[in-house]
Amino acid sequence: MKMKVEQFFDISVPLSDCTPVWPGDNHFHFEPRVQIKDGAICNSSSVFCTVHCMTHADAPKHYIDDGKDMASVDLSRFMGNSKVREVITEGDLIEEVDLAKLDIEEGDAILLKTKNKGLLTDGVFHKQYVSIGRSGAEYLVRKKIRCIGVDYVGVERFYSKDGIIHHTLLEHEIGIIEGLLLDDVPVGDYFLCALPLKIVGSDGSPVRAVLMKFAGE
Ligand SMILES: Nc1ccccc1C(=O)C[C@H](N)C(=O)O
Repeated sequence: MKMKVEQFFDISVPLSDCTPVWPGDNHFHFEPRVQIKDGAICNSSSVFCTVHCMTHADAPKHYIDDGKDMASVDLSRFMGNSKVREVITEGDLIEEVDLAKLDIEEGDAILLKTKNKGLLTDGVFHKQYVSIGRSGAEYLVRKKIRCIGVDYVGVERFYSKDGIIHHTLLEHEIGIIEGLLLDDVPVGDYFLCALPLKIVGSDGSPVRAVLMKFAGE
């Protein structure tokens, strides 16, 4: 099978020591170790960071102690056909009434563009952002989607005390991808690839998320 990529979007936020992270988490730190300028035959660097830095996936283990870790998640949740859709909310929560206006079907990977536009790239962590509300999460479970992607680093509001949105989604093993840079991506259908690293025991992983459209689609 020959597939020609006609459109390609890198929807990942750059990672550097300046990248904002969830308050209390470890910052991203990149450290060149072995270096050619010091006489070594190559450059080799290390990174240290929260697994929830910027564009990343959540494993069930993020909120469910005996849930699947990143090495065991079903990868089909993080790649394949996906729908980029815009959702206009009055407040900061995406509820069932908002999602019911979209063409959401069983097995979908839904990536939501919201009022969060611009928040991922201005260099600060925002505690106020648009995220999924309780009826919204329950609707997505009823619809049996396979993945939800959001355009800020929280699928759930910052001030949540019970993690109910994560629990609702992760108990049904719905893939969660957060921090998707959708600002310049037109609403449409795309092939998504946002694979997490196979980190044993991990509750999350940074992903390199891309969207593609193939010729003839
Ligand atoms: N790192 C954390 C530490 C404490 C509490 C939450 C987080 C989160 O990562 C929440 C998140 N970004 C999420 O919505 O999945």
